[in-house]
Amino acid sequence: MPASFKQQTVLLVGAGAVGATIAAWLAPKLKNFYVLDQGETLKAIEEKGVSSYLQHHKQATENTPVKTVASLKECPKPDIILLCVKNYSLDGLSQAILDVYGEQALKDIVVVGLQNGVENQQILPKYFPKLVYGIISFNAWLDEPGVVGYQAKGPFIFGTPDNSLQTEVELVTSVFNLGVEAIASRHFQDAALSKMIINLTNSFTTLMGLGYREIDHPSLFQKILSQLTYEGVKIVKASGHKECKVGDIPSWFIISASAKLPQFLTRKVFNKNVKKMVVSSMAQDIIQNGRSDNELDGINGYLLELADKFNVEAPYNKAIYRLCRQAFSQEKFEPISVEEVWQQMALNR
Ligand SMILES: NC(=O)C1=CN([C@@H]2O[C@H](COP(=O)(O)OP(=O)(O)OC[C@H]3O[C@@H](n4cnc5c(N)ncnc54)[C@H](OP(=O)(O)O)[C@@H]3O)[C@@H](O)[C@H]2O)C=CC1
Ligand SMILES: CC(C)(CO)C(=O)C(=O)O
Repeated sequence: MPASFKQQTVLLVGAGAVGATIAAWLAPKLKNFYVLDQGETLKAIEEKGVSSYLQHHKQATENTPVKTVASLKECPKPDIILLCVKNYSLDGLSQAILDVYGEQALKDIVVVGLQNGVENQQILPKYFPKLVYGIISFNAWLDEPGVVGYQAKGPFIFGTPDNSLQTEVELVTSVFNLGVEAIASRHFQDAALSKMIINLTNSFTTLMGLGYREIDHPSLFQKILSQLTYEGVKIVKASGHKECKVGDIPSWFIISASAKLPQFLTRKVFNKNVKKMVVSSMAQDIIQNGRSDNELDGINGYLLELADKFNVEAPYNKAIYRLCRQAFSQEKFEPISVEEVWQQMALNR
């Protein structure tokens, strides 16, 4: 274990929403902290650093100077590489890292996958021997390149699916704890799947444009969102995973109550939880950036496969998944009303 966590050379790749928050929190604590991104994002951070603010506190935006590199070769050899890109960028990026450092050097570099879902566990082991995974429990969004808002300052949860590499898990957790709350978990897979249940909502809230248009039908909105997550709880439970606390995401008890009890009893708690959500990472891809790349298959597709495998009925998730697949692949995506989603779900069930 190194004498001081502050001496670690850390390279963060991908200073989008999540990466920019990490840069803002860790760069001031580590002498050798470097950020690699591309295009406008790299230029903005190189010139102006990262500006970050807590939700509802934009007036208290903080600016953090950050060292940038334009290529992997420019960076001094890192002890830790933080991969803060979406799952769909992982293969290309990992191959580039392998090409530059080579297999031998990568035996000494701890690579950290910070993605939603567990698709990264299929991709990253093809390239890296020393892998740690991280769960992000808060929402973060970019107002413009290098300017990031966040719903909460952490926590991050680190671990490995089989509890291997505990020294590396502790190292990464300690480095993060220099600037933001981080937890090393021995129940990483339970935590990752617990978090994925909440990510099931990304699809629907993108389809109906939460944050971009009014919620035209609050009770249908609550019904769909509650059923999506309740089905998620049933799927994850049936697959043998246990509930794990991830930041302040709703408990399985609250999720189940919201799906089963009359809305007049649950609306207050439901609305409080919805208010925490600003723009999901999926909506940032599809609506904010007009991309067709997305994490729908890695999240909704993955949990629906588990549902089939363990014979759990998931009609809401099946319908939303089909609708989103169709809608997100259109050349120009436009969110539709909740009522329209509901009508189309009836046709897709
Ligand atoms: N945003 C959020 O609130 C949350 C996100 N997550 C998860 O965290 C992960 C990261 O999400 P997020 O921060 O939103 O993603 P973003 O898309 O905002 O950021 C990714 C950044 O990486 C850059 N990038 C991609 N490939 C490369 C490459 N080869 N070299 C250099 N830079 C590259 C992208 O550039 P370009 O845009 O040019 O491709 C972009 O700037 C995802 O798995 C997401 O699901 C989890 C919880 C919350
Ligand atoms: C913030 C949150 C929890 C929303 O589902 C998320 O993980 C995301 O945006 O991807």
